[in-house]
Amino acid sequence: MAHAENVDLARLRNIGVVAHIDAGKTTTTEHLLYYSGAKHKLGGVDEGTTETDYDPEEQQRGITIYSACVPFHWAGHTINLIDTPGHVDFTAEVERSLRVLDGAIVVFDAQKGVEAQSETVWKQADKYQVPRLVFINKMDVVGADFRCCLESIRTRLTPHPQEHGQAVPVAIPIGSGSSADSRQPFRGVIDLIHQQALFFDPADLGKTIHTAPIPPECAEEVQQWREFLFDTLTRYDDKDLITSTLLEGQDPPPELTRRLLRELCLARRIYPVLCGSGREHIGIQPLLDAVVYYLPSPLDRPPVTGWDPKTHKEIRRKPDVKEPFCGLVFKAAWHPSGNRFFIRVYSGMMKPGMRAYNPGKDIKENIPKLYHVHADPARGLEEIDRGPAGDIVCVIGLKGSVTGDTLCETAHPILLEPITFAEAVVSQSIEPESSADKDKLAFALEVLQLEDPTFKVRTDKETGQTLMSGMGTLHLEVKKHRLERDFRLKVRVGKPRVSYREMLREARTVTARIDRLGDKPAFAELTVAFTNHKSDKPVEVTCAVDTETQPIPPAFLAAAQRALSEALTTGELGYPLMHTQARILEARFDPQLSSEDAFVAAAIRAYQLATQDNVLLLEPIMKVTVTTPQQFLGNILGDLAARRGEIDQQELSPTGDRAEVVARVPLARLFTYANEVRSLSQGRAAVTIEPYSYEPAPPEVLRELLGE
Ligand SMILES: Nc1nc2c(ncn2[C@@H]2O[C@H](COP(=O)(O)OP(=O)(O)OP(=O)(O)O)[C@@H](O)[C@H]2O)c(=O)[nH]1
Repeated sequence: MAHAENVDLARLRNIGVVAHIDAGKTTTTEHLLYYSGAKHKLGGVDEGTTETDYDPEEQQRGITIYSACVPFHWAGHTINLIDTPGHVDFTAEVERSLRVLDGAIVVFDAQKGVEAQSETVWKQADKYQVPRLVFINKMDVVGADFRCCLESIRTRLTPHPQEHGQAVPVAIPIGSGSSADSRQPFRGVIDLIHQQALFFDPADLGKTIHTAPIPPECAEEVQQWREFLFDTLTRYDDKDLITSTLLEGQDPPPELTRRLLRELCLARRIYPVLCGSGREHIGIQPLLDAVVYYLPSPLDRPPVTGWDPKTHKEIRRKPDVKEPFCGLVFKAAWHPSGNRFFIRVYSGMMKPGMRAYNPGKDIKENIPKLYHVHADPARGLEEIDRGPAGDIVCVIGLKGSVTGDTLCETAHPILLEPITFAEAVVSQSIEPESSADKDKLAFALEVLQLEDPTFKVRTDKETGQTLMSGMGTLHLEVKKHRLERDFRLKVRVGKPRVSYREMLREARTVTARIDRLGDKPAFAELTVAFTNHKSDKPVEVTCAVDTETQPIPPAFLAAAQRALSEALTTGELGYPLMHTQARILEARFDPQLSSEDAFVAAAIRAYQLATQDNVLLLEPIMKVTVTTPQQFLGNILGDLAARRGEIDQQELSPTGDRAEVVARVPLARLFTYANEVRSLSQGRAAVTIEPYSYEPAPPEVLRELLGE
């Protein structure tokens, strides 16, 4: 068993690697693991032998579907690395990783610069205030351009440095492109702080680094970038770590430069930029050093905030083992020998044998053992004897907790902000080929829902069909394959359809009173305010009744809240409501006649009163980004207009030969879009589609749905 007595939180880094699909996250991750010694053999995405892409489906598709947490060591530090997918259909994986990470590496393709999903993940990282390193990968490809890539980061991600921070290189490339197309191919990097060139020996896959003086042809460029680096740093050097030294015309000591950079990176004023090539094994060790130098330890992060489940007062917990324990379940994974739950510990200490309280569900969970997990199942679980604040641990077999739930000490309850996930936009009917497999399919769908909060299963009220819904057609296809592969189920699926939503037309406050249940007297009374809100959470059910001052059994209110949540996800027209908040303002009970059932009935009645003739149908609108050679632009624009698309942005590349169009288009008009873009552009345009918003559907959509 691994002992964690001497865990030095300052030497822990919980980091993730995020990017647009295919920018090279998995390749970069593989190199991080290889150089740190966590892996003895370098895996390749193209051969399907990587550590983090262990799922056969991922290996087949060469994409990362399930984020995996892999611990490794570098320069006396422990790094918990979470690999996350770039494909927008797996956005839940990115969202939940960013919620529990302390720092991130954002990988960019040196030739393509900022792409649609790099923008999305950058914004997600902004939302969780995650300090970041920028890694400009693929410096070896034809057309790789370090300056252009940085410029696209500046214009698209950080247009106002005061507000957004600034990407500032600490390492620059020596050459760019491959030897076939360039007289100065990419062959190494220059460390701007130590002013030396680093070359990575191809004979041992880049493990051995040779240092050398700066090549004369790079001297001028190094000078320019150093000026940029120090100009930016001195602007924020309140403690005069380096400014006086620079004014005296001397080079500041590297340790002080790094210290200042670290402070500014933690404050998200600066995003240190490095570069390299995963494929050519160049530039990865400096990236590892930068993780240690610049990214935060759990101690550098602000205290986590939550609220008291009874008094609703705000509570803050520091990342300190002396504080009471609290943690967040951020991932659940099915396993034949017991489901695995990954928990980010925010304060206090988890210990084997403890009982943890889940205040959201008002249940207790047994924690018999704690583990660290390696991504590759063959390497298995490593039992640990404690999980201190800051760590990420795995527990097997939680009974009632799911992703997004808080666990804490019973005596010190706290509810942390749950993780919010984007709404599922596509649904498909699913049934077993053989009716004998009905129960087996129900079980398997239950498991898939446990693992993936953006995958939902429900029964269509009218047809009785089982409908699965998710973030896109690829998302649902992957689930179907998992049913076939892991559960040996043969299933039939229907055509993909749009997942509509409902919303209240106007706010209503209602009072619902129950006097009878069947033919028996009963009592429950609830006053509930139903309002529209624009937060990320689709529906929010809260309670303003303070059970410490008002003697009403909390179980009654909890039952009413659960019933309200359930009703809100069923909807009036058969689609879940969104942007809706239900707040229980008042509750009255009778010691003899009240029961949980009576409060459930009152909650359902309140919901009916609030939604009667008061709902709007919403349809999902997608953000479509098309990059096309200029000559096909007319075709693309005409076609988007025919799909009810609204063009938000239209830009030509600096060379004028390519154009990028960003439009908002109803999902209902997009099911075959990727194929059609191919035929409109002779296969030369690229398209990404990601959820943008839900908007009121035009009347004809509603008429069609109601079969009028
Ligand atoms: N030329 C070149 N190719 C690279 C480099 N890094 C990765 N690739 C290739 O780019 C493709 C995508 O790499 P991945 O590492 O799977 O990218 P990813 O970002 O993890 O992709 P997803 O997991 O699907 O989001 C693969 O074919 C890699 O071999 C690089 O530095 N240079």
